[in-house]
This record gives sequence, C-alpha cells and structure tokens, in this order.
Amino acid sequence: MILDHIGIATPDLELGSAPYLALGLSPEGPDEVVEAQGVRVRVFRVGESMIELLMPTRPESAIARYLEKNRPGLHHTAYRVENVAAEVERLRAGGATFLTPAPGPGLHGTRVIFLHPKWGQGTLIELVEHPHEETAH
Ligand SMILES: CC[C@@H](C(=O)O)C(=O)SCCNC(=O)CCNC(=O)[C@H](O)C(C)(C)COP(=O)(O)OP(=O)(O)OC[C@H]1O[C@@H](n2cnc3c(N)ncnc32)[C@H](O)[C@@H]1OP(=O)(O)O
Ligand SMILES: [Co+2]
Repeated sequence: MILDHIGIATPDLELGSAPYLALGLSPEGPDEVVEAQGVRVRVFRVGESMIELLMPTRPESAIARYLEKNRPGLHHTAYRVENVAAEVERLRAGGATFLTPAPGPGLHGTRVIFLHPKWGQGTLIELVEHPHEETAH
C-alpha cells in the first residue's frame, strides 16, 4: 500500500508552504478548491506521496473547525487503494466506522472517505481511489 498523502491544516497557504519551500520542494500544479470539503489545497510531491496543505474556504468546514480547536499542523494521513468501495466494505465487515456512508469527491478527481479517529486510535485516516486511466484502443 502507498501512503498517498499527509494532510496539513493551515489558516494560510503561503505561511503553510514555507517549510516545504525551504526543504526544496515545489508546489505541484495550481492550487485547487474542493468545494465538497470547503478547502483550498496546495500539493507538494515527495516521491510517490504528497504533502497536502489544506486552508478552509468556509467557517463550517472540517478544517475550519479543526483550526478553531487546534494549532495548525498534521491533520490526517491518507492511503491509496485500488477500489475504495471494496475497501470500505471489507473494513466495515471487520467493524470499522466511517464518517460518511459512502466515498465522496476529493482532490484531482479522486474518491475519498474518512475513518472515525477513534477507529484510527486517535488519528484521522483517509482512503483515496485515484481515477483509473483510460486505456487506448
Ligand atoms: C482535499 C480534499 C480531501 C482529499 O482529497 O484529500 C481532504 O483531505 S479534505 C480534509 C478535510 N476533511 C475532513 O477532515 C473530513 C472528515 N472530518 C470530519 O468529518 C471532522 O473533521 C471530524 C473528524 C468528524 C471532526 O469533526 P468536528 O466537528 O471537528 O468534531 P470534534 O472537534 O468534536 O471532533 C470529534 C472527535 O474527533 C477528534 N478529531 C477531530 N479531528 C481530528 C483529527 N484531525 N485527528 C484526530 N482526531 C481528530 C476530536 O479530537 C474529537 O475527539 P474526542 O474529543 O475524543 O471525541
Ligand atoms: Co486528504
């Protein structure tokens, strides 16, 4: 399994970018707004994985609520899966609890779902399915 990304909550993408720029990383592509989650996102690639900087775009979003109660910093880890629906079914059968009934839209056309932090032993875990590439005929 691949660690797809580490999500970092920040009130300001420019401030939040400073350590990664200093490390010599560059943002991958333009910033993207994911309306479904109420976030503006900037990504830094690190090998096969990414640092995902998350800035809230509205006060009731999960990241805005998080920043009301916590300092900016590590928010979640995300794991890449081939088929998110199948993985949800498999984990549910083992008693896992998810925050939503079904996966929803994530960054760059992905489908994502979050497990309850209690199930994650105190960490918020995301599963990510990337869009499958069309094969040429
Ligand atoms: C860019 C899009 C996408 C992608 O493609 O990658 C993203 O990553 S979007 C990222 C932002 N979206 C989400 O996080 C969605 C899922 N999160 C939620 O639904 C909520 O944040 C939450 C986890 C249900 C918390 O909701 P909230 O209203 O803030 O409730 P509480 O503050 O009362 O928290 C309840 C409980 O959960 C613990 N908690 C909250 N956030 C985290 C966290 N990031 N890591 C670990 N634990 C967390 C919180 O401490 C509470 O614990 P207890 O007090 O023990 O109940
Ligand atoms: Co994420």
